[in-house]
Amino acid sequence: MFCDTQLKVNALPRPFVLCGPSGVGKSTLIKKMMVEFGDILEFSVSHTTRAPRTGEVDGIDYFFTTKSEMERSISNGEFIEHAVFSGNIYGTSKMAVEKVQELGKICVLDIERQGVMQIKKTDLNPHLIFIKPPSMEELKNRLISRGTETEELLKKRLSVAEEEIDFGEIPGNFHKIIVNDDIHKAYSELKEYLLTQIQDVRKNRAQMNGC
Ligand SMILES: Nc1ncnc2c1ncn2[C@@H]1O[C@H](COP(=O)(O)OP(=O)(O)OP(=O)(O)O)[C@@H](O)[C@H]1O
Repeated sequence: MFCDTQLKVNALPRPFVLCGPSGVGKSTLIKKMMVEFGDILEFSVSHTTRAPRTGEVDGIDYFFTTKSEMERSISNGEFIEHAVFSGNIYGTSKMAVEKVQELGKICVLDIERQGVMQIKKTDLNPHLIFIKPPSMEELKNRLISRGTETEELLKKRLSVAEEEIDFGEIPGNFHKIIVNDDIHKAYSELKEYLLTQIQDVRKNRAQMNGC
């Protein structure tokens, strides 16, 4: 039987990246994916420079690190994306994605344009999916009805959204573009794309269990 480590290396599940403007429905789609395929999909653990809160476990809730260490890793290109909130740095590292792959799971990432550019430079070979709104008007309505945005933030999000859609439509930037008009239709398109990958992971797991 073919049971060497090469099989494991070749079979590392490819990460699954969702990108699209704020309010387009990425979290909604990811939640549905997690409910249906929770045994195969996993989020990566983020790094943070903030102190752990009571009960938080390093490597489970976050990878807790220092500002200098995180800045060094960021400048070494070890992070797919990072951002500063309330003076603390948060980010997704390549290592965190690899940890999910090593568990034989598909790492699901919801990242912005910069993150997409960055992950493309790695050897993670992700599936890149762009979620597009049916129209700017509908995107605006969703953001308003979600009730999470101030007037100013709404304007900012919508102007960035136009640039993000342009980026999403550039040939070669994504493997698939899904228009989230009807959520059930969008999810079934996403699922159809994901299923081939899930079947491969299941097949590989069965093979590994036989080793
Ligand atoms: N196809 C759809 N039709 C109508 N409403 C939708 C659809 N998909 C998502 N929504 C709603 O639109 C709002 C925004 O969705 P969601 O929060 O999933 O967006 P997001 O892309 O994850 O945004 P962010 O990047 O800001 O986190 C939510 O209130 C959600 O219920």
